[in-house]
Amino acid sequence: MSLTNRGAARIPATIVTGFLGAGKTTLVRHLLENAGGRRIAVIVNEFGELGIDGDILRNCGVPGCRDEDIVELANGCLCCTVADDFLPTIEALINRADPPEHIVIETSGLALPKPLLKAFGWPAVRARVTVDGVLAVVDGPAVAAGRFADDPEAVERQRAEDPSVDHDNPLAEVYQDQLQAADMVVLNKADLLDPATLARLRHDIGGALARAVKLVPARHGRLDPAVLLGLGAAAEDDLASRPSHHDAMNGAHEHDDFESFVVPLPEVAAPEDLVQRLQAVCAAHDILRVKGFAVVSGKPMRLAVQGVGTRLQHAFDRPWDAAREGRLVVIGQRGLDRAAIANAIAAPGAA
Ligand SMILES: Nc1nc2c(ncn2[C@@H]2O[C@H](COP(=O)(O)OP(=O)(O)OP(=O)(O)O)[C@@H](O)[C@H]2O)c(=O)[nH]1
Repeated sequence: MSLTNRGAARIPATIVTGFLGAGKTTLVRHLLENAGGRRIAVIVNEFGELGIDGDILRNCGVPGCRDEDIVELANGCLCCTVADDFLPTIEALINRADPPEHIVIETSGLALPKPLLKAFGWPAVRARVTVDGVLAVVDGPAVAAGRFADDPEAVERQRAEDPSVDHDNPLAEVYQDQLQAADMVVLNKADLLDPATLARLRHDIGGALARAVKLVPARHGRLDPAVLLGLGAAAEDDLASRPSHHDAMNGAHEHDDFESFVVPLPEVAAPEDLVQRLQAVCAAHDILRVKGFAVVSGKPMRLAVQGVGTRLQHAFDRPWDAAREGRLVVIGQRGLDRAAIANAIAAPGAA
């Protein structure tokens, strides 16, 4: 069989990476809504222990998008659970009687893409699937605010003690690994950037990439599937040009720098009460990400709440299907004061 034929027989897979809250789920949802009849299966991985993203995607309401096409790998980070979780999952997908025409893998915001890319070299997967492209979704305003930047003086200080140190900011390392793995960078949340900042980010991010890859600005991940899919990158054959800070460690990375926990959400009289309280808590505790569902008195619908930094969004998304039990996943750098956060969320005024 010629290489071309073998390539044609393989199912294309798109990896969607990007830091916590960059807009990966929003982009994947838009992709599903505009799939134009193409059967897309999604594997979605989350760092927190509640499967919020899978739930959001499963309720996308797109005709033809079936629940079984959304496969959730919650409570972990794909890069660290590749052999145990990812390989069996993708094998099960491709061995279905009606395999998908395209597979989209949304990694957790803290996952390094390279160990996942390596898994596509495993013979059982390689024979059937090719990585069509790695999309890195970037939170434009967060980059502009210096969220992923190092403090050069702090790096120098740390290097004096340990010459192998190259970052003082754990966010920077994850962010850069994700960018360097990309075949396309989606500069998202462009609606929150003025033209000058957008131009600066394009220049800075483009200049920092090891390879020439396309950089596309987006609002709410609204990009035509024709732009995102069909890149034909065969990324599994091209690992060497995707440098990772963890190459020397053979891809190993602990998530010691970050933590996640779940807090109960009390029933609230109005969404605004909860949002104000969460905003105060997120500001006071340097929380990176919150997401979950809340009970609002007298409302049969659950309130989906999510925030990136102190920017919060909420919407009634669908009726509760099980117990009306509000819960929120909180993610941040290690060292969060869990008790204070839980108390402040439970009792107004305690942040
Ligand atoms: N203003 C604005 N908000 C956006 C945009 N894209 C996504 N958001 C919002 O940002 C928040 C995070 O979006 P998600 O799509 O859940 O981000 P994610 O990368 O999947 O998040 P994790 O899975 O937790 O890493 C949500 O409140 C989105 O509505 C955008 O382009 N502009």
